[in-house]
Amino acid sequence: MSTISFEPRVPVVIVKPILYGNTAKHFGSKRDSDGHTHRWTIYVRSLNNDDISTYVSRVQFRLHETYPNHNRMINQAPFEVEESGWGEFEIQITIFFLDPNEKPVIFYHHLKLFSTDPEVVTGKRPFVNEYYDELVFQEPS
Ligand SMILES: O=C(Nc1ccc(C(=O)N2CC(c3nccs3)C2)s1)[C@@H]1CCCN1
Repeated sequence: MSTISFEPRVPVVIVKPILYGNTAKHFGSKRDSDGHTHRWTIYVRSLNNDDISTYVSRVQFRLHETYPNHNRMINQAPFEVEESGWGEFEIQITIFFLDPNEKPVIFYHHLKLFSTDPEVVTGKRPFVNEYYDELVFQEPS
């Protein structure tokens, strides 16, 4: 008589390294029209430039409420927002996943525009302010 044995499903952990943060570039002078001084980009991307759209459905960037449409939802890669301004403030980043069983993940990033690095000040080097983190998934979810 044949017996059926059910192997226990050993959970598999999948780790996806990501970077989130901002770049910034000074206009060179204060813009007369609105007083803005910097162009900046806030972003979420994979550490190794692979396509995070294979598991990320959309990313929300909540800017300061003085920005029009300050809750920016980005529904496709690249998951980033480019804006301009004059100051630094906290941006809430929410990452939503394709897997409906995976809860969204929230990061907080303090937008940084100013640097004392002479090479950044002179524009010889771009200003990058980014952080490493990991999205961890358990299969089956
Ligand atoms: O700077 C700071 N908060 C800021 C909030 C918004 C900023 C900005 O740059 N904005 C461009 C402008 C726009 N209005 C309409 C369309 S865009 C809004 S700056 C704080 C204050 C002390 C230290 N940091």
